Amino acid sequence: MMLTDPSKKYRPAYQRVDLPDRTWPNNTISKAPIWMSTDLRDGNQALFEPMNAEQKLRMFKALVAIGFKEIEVAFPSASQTDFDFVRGLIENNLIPDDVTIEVLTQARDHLIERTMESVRGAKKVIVHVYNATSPVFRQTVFNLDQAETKALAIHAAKKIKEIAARHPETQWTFQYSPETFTATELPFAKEVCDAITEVWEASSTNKVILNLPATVEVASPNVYADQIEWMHRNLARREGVILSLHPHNDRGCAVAAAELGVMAGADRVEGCLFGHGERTGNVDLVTLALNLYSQGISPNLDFSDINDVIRTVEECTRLPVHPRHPYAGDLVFTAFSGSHQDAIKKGFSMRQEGEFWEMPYLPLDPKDLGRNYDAVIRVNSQSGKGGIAYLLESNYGVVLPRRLQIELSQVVQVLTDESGSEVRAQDIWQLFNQQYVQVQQPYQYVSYKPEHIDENTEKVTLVVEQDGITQHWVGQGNGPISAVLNAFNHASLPQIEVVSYEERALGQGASAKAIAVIELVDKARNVSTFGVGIHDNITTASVQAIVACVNRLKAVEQNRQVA
Ligand SMILES: CC(=O)SCCNC(=O)CCNC(=O)[C@H](O)C(C)(C)COP(=O)(O)OP(=O)(O)OC[C@H]1O[C@@H](n2cnc3c(N)ncnc32)[C@H](O)[C@@H]1OP(=O)(O)O
Ligand SMILES: CC(C)C(=O)C(=O)O
Ligand SMILES: [Mg+2]
Repeated sequence: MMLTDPSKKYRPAYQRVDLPDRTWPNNTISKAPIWMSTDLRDGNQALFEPMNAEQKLRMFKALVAIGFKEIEVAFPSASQTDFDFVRGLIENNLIPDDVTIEVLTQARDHLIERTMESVRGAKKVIVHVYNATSPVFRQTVFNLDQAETKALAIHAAKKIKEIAARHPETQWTFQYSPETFTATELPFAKEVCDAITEVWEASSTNKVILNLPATVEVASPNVYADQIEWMHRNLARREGVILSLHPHNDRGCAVAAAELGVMAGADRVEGCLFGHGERTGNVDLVTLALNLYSQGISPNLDFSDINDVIRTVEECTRLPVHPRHPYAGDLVFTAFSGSHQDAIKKGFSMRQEGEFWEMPYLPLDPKDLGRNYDAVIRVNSQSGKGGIAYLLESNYGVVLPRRLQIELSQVVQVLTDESGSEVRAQDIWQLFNQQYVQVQQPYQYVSYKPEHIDENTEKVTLVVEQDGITQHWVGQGNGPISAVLNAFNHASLPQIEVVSYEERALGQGASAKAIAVIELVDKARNVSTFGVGIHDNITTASVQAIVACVNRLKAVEQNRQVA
């Protein structure tokens, strides 16, 4: 039996755009477009359960708070809920003066009438009418030819104009969408749009919105950009047109399509928060806005408390925001892998307040979205010393010397490999204490007594317990550290020497403690390791660090003997 290739069932659903002198690739976006949120319409029509009145109102208020000035609030002829919602907004005076509500209708008389009825008494309204114009829709859905399709749109445009004229108390803006624009022949899309702007008498003082939807995304975003630039250049009455984009995300390129469409001459973008909407969704306005933000361009939308926006959207739509959603997901500012953590840690330590945000792996400062740095670095088996050191530093104020970071990361790695899961900062802190601070075998620190002999000589009596027996060891040196080492040398490890020593404050103010980190080498056995002491008193911390370190050297020696 011959296998057929399923891909042969398909062919491109758009027509080639002949635009060799396209200009959009050389353009950059220098300001935010006009935003229109269709969360309450396109977003709402694509939910398992459309929002109820309370949820719609909550979402409306959230959109207003974010800063949207144009909000498509309903498809009023679709349901009593939608109709009543629009009435409620108007009658309860809930629409701020600088916000224009928008309503959508099919190009059918009775639906237009019901839609116009729903907005009676509103101060400012965008009435949005659509009909599909592409060949497949003309043939399959409407059974109309091009002339009839155009006539349907003109009829609806006239009807809307006529009803609006009877209500001069409302400031009207008219919007037309040739639905399935991206699959429509461009000359025909222009013909219909031009006919509509003629009916609505579009001019620089009477702007009409022409919205060119990628109802289904059928091509790569450069094709959409070509289509938009072609319309932008060829539309009649362009000065009277607000050119609008409405990308969907079927190919996963809606954000790119919107950005290239704006570069190609569009003035306005319609979409939804977090990309809600039919099928794969409308273009995600959060990503678009924050993409601008990260280029130094204000989007004029406020996402400074992104968690609150997420909560509202999740509760109203009952759909979760994905943890990897650009800018908003729980994991998008988190680095697990070692080299990323290393780079971020270095970035944070070099960064001065007031400088440009040029941070490895973090395109945006989480603080600008109301998040803190807690989630930036998380540790699992993919992590390295940088992440571990970062967690200790940011959570416990402990700055470790580089070689100790390397040592500790090997200890943590054993833990993460064994468990296969994430370790939290407190787990690492506990492990660090067990391995480097509370090391009490074979010698358990009890006390030390310093005695000043002369300017260059300190004497110390170190008291330790070994196998239940208290030992008093005396040593001398030019300071407490060398005196304690000398005491040990008398006891059992004649060749230990200091490789490095660091002391720092841990915490601030009266409750600050001292942390001493010492690296000792046992020359006879050619091993070195670290020990750490933490105490209110810095000398005690140093002595405890030496005892811990000697114990660790002993452990290494024993392990070698066993091996
Ligand atoms: C791409 C988009 O997102 S467009 C917006 C889509 N959103 C919605 O549809 C949500 C709200 N819609 C609804 O609730 C319903 O469709 C209603 C209440 C508006 C209308 O319902 P109904 O009248 O029962 O019919 P239905 O929606 O099935 O409409 C199909 C008819 O309308 C015609 N039609 C569909 N769209 C349009 C349009 N934009 N303009 C004119 N006629 C249209 C179809 O050709 C079909 O006609 P036919 O019955 O003669 O074959
Ligand atoms: C109504 C139109 C603009 C629409 O939602 C679409 O084409 O996707
Ligand atoms: Mg849509």
